[in-house]
Amino acid sequence: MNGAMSHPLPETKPHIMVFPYPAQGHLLPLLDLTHQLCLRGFTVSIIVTPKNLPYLSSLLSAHPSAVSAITLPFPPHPLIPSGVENVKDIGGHGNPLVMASLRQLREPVVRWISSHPNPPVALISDFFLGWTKDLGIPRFAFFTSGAFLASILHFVSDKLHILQSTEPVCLSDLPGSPVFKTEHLPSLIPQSPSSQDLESVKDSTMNFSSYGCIFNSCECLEEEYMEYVKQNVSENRVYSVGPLSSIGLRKDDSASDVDAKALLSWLDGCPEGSVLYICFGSQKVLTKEQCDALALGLEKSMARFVWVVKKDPIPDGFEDRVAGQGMIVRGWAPQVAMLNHVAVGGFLSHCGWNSVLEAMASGKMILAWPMEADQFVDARLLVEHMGVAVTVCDGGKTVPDPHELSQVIAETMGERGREIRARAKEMGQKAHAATEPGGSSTKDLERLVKELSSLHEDMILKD
Ligand SMILES: O=c1ccn([C@@H]2O[C@H](COP(=O)(O)OP(=O)(O)O[C@H]3O[C@H](CO)[C@@H](O)[C@H](O)[C@H]3O)[C@@H](O)[C@H]2O)c(=O)[nH]1
Repeated sequence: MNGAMSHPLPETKPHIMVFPYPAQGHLLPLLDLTHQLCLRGFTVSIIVTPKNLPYLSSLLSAHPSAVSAITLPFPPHPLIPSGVENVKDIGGHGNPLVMASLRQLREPVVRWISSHPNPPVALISDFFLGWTKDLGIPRFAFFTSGAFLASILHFVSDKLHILQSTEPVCLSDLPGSPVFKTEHLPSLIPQSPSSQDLESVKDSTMNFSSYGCIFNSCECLEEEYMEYVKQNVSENRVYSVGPLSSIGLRKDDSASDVDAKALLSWLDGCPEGSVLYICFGSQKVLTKEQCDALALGLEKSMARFVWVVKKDPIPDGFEDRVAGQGMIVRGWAPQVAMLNHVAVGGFLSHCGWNSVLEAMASGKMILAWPMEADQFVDARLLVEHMGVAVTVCDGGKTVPDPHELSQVIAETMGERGREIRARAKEMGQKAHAATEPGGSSTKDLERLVKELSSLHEDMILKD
């Protein structure tokens, strides 16, 4: 155990343990939930590894006496480069490796729990950490993807043989019996499983059988799949508490490392709904061919845009050519603030679940380019079920046709996109209402708080 750990927690307040998965799309929403629990009087111990500790700084400064970090060394793995402790530094293909590595934390975590004078009454851990179900305290699985995705994982987990077929798979048990190409099923479901992948599948089966399941989602986005989940999780302990970005710590987007003021003031000068915001999450880097095609498509579309990049190779001279039309932003953009800006009319996205929720919460339509993981499932929900998105490209290695791309961008950002934008706005109002007082997510959050408090009371009575 590390010297940074301490046990300063008062005896009277309910104490819970939080174990996030080290990827930005997983870590940030769980910290947003933790913030809400601290506001309701809980004390929280959060498990992190040293390189992920800085991401806790806003939470630690917002709740200095309620939150403490349990900093454990990142267990080494032969295929993870030394110093890498977060999926953003290795890419989505690194997930099975990081999951395997973190399984080695079982002993130190169990030791920490059993040696604590006021041990946590419950654990809230990411759905990528299914093995934490058996640490000796009630575990709530925290899903950073939606109920549609969780339903698919649940349905397929004991039928991996159906994936061997090259034919599309019909998920017959699920509402609407959706049909998916096997390559569009969540990457957590391996097509030709290695033993490591099978461990991940085993982990994932531990989620629905945990004490409870918490979703960063809300009823209005995927009611029928939420219902399916409830039917398959014991005792109706399913809590849909999102979109957490609307009630989280990042409202001011202080983690942004770009010149947010300059960016927002550029947006201030653009007409309402005229700007396409482009960002592919925290893990994906486009290839040169993909960047060339997207750049050309944007230029020809004449649409205003803000394109957020990490290490993506932007074509030489592009920024000069589009000066006035668009901006390239390098680094960590204040995404939530940008999506909420009135000048932004659409979001070209890979359909990572957080981006989906943030777009819905701000009432913005999506131009979908799903690439991997749950993104094809998320895009299906947006395009076919909600009608708030159009697909513009498909696949992590696909290079879009720049001419077709420019046409779809020009059309959807223009007159032809009017209906989709109206539906997205309507969905935005519903998603926003969910986290307001009396909204479905607020009620579920209160129900969760009640459940955690009763676990605390049970523990006091036992002592
Ligand atoms: O410059 C940036 C880039 C990202 N973000 C934020 O980072 C998060 C990114 O999350 P998401 O949109 O879900 O994308 P990924 O980082 O790719 O997330 C991974 O994890 C998600 C949750 O499980 C999955 O849905 C995705 O498919 C998977 O790739 C969002 O909150 C964004 O607002 C920023 O604030 N600024």
